[in-house]
Amino acid sequence: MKIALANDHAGYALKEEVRELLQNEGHEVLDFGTYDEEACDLPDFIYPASLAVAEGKVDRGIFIDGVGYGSAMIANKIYGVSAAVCQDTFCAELARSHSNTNVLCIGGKIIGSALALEIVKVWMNTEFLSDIEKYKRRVDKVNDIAEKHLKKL
Ligand SMILES: O=C(CO)[C@H](O)[C@H](O)COP(=O)(O)O
Repeated sequence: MKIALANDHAGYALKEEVRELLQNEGHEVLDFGTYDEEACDLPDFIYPASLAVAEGKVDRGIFIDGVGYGSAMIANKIYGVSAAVCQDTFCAELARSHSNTNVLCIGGKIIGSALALEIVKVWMNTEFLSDIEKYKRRVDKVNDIAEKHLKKL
């Protein structure tokens, strides 16, 4: 898959590890920055990466900041993006299998890199259970809300 990575200063170190994992597993990475640990403003990097997901320039996004929720707040404002913050592998599995998210947000300051990389692996390798009616129905309802309230690109 083609994956957009984006991060702020607090997520930079973990982003580098996630990039290595993804590339080792054969994925193509598009890195939207930031590219070091100098303090920056998260929206400057998460917004363009979210647009790349929404416009189909990448298959999915993985966004990393200090705790994860700032990235998810930004990403979920964009039509076509569905982002979850995950702090464990169970959450990562359901974020794909039940909720069909296309963006994973993780906090580089709250989980160790070994767990973070497990979360990435599970999220990358779990399919949406679209043939289970209740999950499809719920995701359709979320998408209906986006249709009503988010601006289409
Ligand atoms: O976790 C975050 C947002 O969800 C940010 O990484 C965090 O707010 C950055 O804070 P600071 O500029 O004090 O390092």
